[in-house]
Amino acid sequence: MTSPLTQFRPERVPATSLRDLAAQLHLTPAGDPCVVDSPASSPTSTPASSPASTDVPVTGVTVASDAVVPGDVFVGVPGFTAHGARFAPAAVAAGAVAVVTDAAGAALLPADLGAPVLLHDDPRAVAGVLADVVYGGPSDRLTTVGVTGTNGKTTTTYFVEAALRAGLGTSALMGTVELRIGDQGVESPRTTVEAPALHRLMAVALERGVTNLTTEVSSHAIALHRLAGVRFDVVAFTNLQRDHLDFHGDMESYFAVKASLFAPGQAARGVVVVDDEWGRRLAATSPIPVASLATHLDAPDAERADWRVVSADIGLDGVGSTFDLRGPDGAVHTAFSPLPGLVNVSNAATAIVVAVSAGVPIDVAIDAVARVTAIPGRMERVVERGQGLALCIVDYAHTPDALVYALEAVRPITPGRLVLVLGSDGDRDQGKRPMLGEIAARLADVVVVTDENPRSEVPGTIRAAILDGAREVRPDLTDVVEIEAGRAAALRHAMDLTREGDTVIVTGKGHEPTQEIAGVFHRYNDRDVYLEHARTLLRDRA
Ligand SMILES: CC(=O)N[C@H]1[C@@H](OP(=O)(O)OP(=O)(O)OC[C@H]2O[C@@H](n3ccc(=O)[nH]c3=O)[C@H](O)[C@@H]2O)O[C@H](CO)[C@@H](O)[C@@H]1O[C@H](C)C(=O)N[C@@H](C)C(=O)N[C@H](CCC(=O)O)C(=O)O
Ligand SMILES: Nc1ncnc2c1ncn2[C@@H]1O[C@H](COP(=O)(O)OP(=O)(O)OP(=O)(O)O)[C@@H](O)[C@H]1O
Repeated sequence: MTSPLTQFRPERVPATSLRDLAAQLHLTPAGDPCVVDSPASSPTSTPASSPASTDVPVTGVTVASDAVVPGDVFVGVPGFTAHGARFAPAAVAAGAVAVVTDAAGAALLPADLGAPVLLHDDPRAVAGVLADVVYGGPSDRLTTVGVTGTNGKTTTTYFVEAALRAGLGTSALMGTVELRIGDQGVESPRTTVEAPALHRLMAVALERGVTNLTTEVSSHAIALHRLAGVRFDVVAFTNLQRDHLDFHGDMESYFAVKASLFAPGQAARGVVVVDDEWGRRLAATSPIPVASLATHLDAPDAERADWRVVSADIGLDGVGSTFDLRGPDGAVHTAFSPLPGLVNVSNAATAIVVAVSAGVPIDVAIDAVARVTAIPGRMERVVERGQGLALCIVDYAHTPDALVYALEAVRPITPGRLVLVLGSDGDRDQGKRPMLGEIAARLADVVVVTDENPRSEVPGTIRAAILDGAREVRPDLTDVVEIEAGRAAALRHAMDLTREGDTVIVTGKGHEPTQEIAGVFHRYNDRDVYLEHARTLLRDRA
């Protein structure tokens, strides 16, 4: 499937000579023993193609053969499932003018590839650096912000983007929900795109008069070098909570990956939320200058933070919260989070401090954040309370901590019963499933257990693990319902149970436009189901 990303290609890229690129990035022509300067780069075979020393003009970089346009260098990376070099013939057929890969990749290339081959020990790492050079160092010509952390990235980036747009002009935003340049947005293939795509998007942004870019930075992206060659003005860390242990192994490794974003050459300065021990560690050890921010009123050592939320009124109308933020100079600024719950006070405060660090006047940042309207799938109010209908919210919480925060945010705005619909992802961290079930049974009044993205797993097995957790709190599963007929049926069931004073919250999928079941992506969105069933209920009750 061709990614929506392919729509974004810069129109004018001055050609860079392949020979210059090779010299600058220490790429060694395959099969030319005279110029091999790194032992690990030694080719095991000599893919004969056009001579390795051939010079060609390069106008693009990609790691995906189906995204190649004429003039690109195709980087064949060693993947988890295949070596990208296997797709070099397809890339060359599509117009790739050269291939960069490692020795193992070179060994896979056919003799008649028809394009020069250059070697590097770590093709993933060099792909971004290549793209930075070929696309003219776009991150240096934009004000760039990267936001990392387990939870709050999407929300915080929307807040930051609003503040940068207000203070610095036309903006670009990249993350889990969308890729947006100025007014043009497309569905995002992932939280952080591949490095060449990121540099390419920045080059397009510059052509369109954009002055600033805010991107979410996932831990996968850092580990897989998707930020290579990007020099951020400001990076931010929101928090670290249990997630992605299937990929990182343990929390220490997960933290080390996140912390590596805070490195000279990668970012000039940082903003670190010090509410959890991980943030405090990062602030204490960061090799780049950071501003610390305490957003929980009772965070240890909060008074030592550079910035601090000193009071917060979470508001009971379910819309947002007013809070006071004290800056390093002691001045206290009153600000507003337009989304409910204390976590969004944290996200709004982070965004304000990030924007200030990026050069936006604080009053402009505060005003812009206060005006942000709904963020898709983040505490999104889809059906308002009234006409006999409950308040219906979609939220992306899919980690234990996020689920606690989401339920705690919704409880005060729920005069009646709090009904939670949840599942958990297949082929991902299995340990969190009973934890989610336990939290659900402890903090919601009614729990409807359903499917999220079962992927290759048997859906009933995932639900059973959630129910096991729920049993720890409610041994006889009182008011805990398992719905086997699919997520839409579960949502409808939850809405059928409710009255006007109740709240339904469905967690886990947020904005996602598809549901992945047994390798097939079905079009599905929680929001659409809510709206359709609300119409049915209103009609039936009329
Ligand atoms: C675990 C992970 O991150 N995997 C990434 C990894 O895949 P891989 O190594 O398995 O790739 P592969 O299929 O072996 O292919 C190797 C190379 O051949 C290329 N190829 C492959 C097939 C083809 O026809 N032509 C072609 O050129 C691929 O583009 C790739 O460069 O390298 C690929 C590109 O180089 C990524 O697309 C892929 O992300 C996959 C799609 C993915 O789902 N990643 C998720 C886990 C992810 O990154 N998630 C985070 C957010 C996490 C969160 O916070 O929830 C994100 O940033 O989105
Ligand atoms: N600062 C925060 N701390 C803890 N939980 C949060 C925070 N902000 C949001 N959440 C919860 O986490 C969920 C995900 O929020 P958001 O999408 O902003 O984070 P994210 O980091 O982008 O997540 P992901 O990487 O999974 O896309 C929200 O729906 C909310 O329930």
